[in-house]
Amino acid sequence: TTLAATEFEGGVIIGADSRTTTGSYVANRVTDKLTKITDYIYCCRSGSAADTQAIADIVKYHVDFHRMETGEEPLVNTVANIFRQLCYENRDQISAGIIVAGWDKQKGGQVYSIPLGGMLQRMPYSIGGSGSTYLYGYVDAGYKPNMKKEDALQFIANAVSLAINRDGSSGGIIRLAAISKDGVERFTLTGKDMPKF
Ligand SMILES: C#CCCCC(=O)N[C@@H](Cc1ccccc1)C(=O)N[C@@H](CC(C)C)B(O)O
Repeated sequence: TTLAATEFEGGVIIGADSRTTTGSYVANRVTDKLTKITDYIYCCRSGSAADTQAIADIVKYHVDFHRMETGEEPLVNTVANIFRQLCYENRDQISAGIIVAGWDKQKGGQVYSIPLGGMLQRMPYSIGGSGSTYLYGYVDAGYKPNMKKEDALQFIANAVSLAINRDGSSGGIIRLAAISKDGVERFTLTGKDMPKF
């Protein structure tokens, strides 16, 4: 898996490849690793497909229950902390590298990284999954604060495309999402419209 996420002037952009592997076998070439938690908060999943599905389902249950009890939408950092609590407290039994990203009225666009051990860290941009090892130089050199949406989309699409070309555990199509005060906009890039290097 390759995951990438960045803040931009209006919110956040997230991106992922679509490959699920079982050893060298591609079990799913159209996986959707960008998982909706609320209309304004998504998580990006890497590691065990089963573990990350289960964790996302539990977080979504807690969020839905809280909304039904209070009528309130959760803050991004609140949802990130529920992910962190589940990942940390089950760290010896699961394999999950998760990026939580979204928009809220209090802090605008936010990206939170929860790598394998279960730590929680807010970052202006974050990468994850096996393919991210090929991207550190690219994203550190390419990130700019307050990018325009189009530039941030290109930045994330380039990152995922570069990693897909080098990482055997990443592949398929590029899935992207833009989250802002206006909600979520999703895109997919296939074959011919993928960035070419
Ligand atoms: C056995 C079996 C099916 C395992 C499917 C399965 O979880 N594949 C994993 C790789 C993995 C991980 C841990 C144990 C085994 C196999 C996978 O493709 N993960 C991708 C993200 C998920 C969300 C789709 B990515 O991190 O590469």
